[in-house]
Amino acid sequence: MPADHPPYVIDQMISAKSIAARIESLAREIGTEFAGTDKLVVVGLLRGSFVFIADLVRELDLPVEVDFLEASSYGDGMDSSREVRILKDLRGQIEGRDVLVVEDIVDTGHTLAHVTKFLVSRNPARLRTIALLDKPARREVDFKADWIGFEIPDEFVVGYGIDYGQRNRNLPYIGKVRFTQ
Ligand SMILES: O=P(O)(O)OC[C@H]1O[C@H](OP(=O)(O)OP(=O)(O)O)[C@H](O)[C@@H]1O
Ligand SMILES: Nc1nc2[nH]cnc2c(=O)[nH]1
Repeated sequence: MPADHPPYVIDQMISAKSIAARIESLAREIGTEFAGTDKLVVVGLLRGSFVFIADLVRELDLPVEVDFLEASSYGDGMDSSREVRILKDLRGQIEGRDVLVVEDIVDTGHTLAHVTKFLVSRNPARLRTIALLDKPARREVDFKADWIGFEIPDEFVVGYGIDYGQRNRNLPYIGKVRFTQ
């Protein structure tokens, strides 16, 4: 059941067209990094990355496997609990494999810092991270993704997989939440 929220509107921040263009360019860079590998596992962090990973893997001209991990720290609100929990583990093994972790947004950094540590302990051959959005002004732990789609200011954003109270994940663009009362 969605939580109760004060009334708000969503102002578009990044269009679907800009996202698609940026993903094309990121996919080229990732293709160069992983050229020649036949053991790449692309790991999407549920739930927020499900749209991004779907578009990204379709731009990758590489043999890839896709797996998912669910980590959660925000619940239905607007602030991180800072306590990252792994709610669903990978289906496959990553020892000795190349791994690309796909995230929707880096904010405090707790989620990706925790998840990369968790995955590195399984001894992948190489682990890289990509996030569509980065809010460096909000960082609380030292974490830098290998690729970032867009750096954004400290605004609460939704759309393209990202929710507010589990809604708005289906918007094709990134928008910022503006409360009207
Ligand atoms: O850098 P951080 O401050 O840790 O924040 C980033 C994380 O917060 C959101 O996840 P959320 O816990 O809301 O789960 P969801 O992906 O299922 O929406 C988002 O999808 C990132 O995973
Ligand atoms: N929905 C949403 N979740 C987040 N988690 C971390 N930052 C954000 C954000 O701006 N919007």
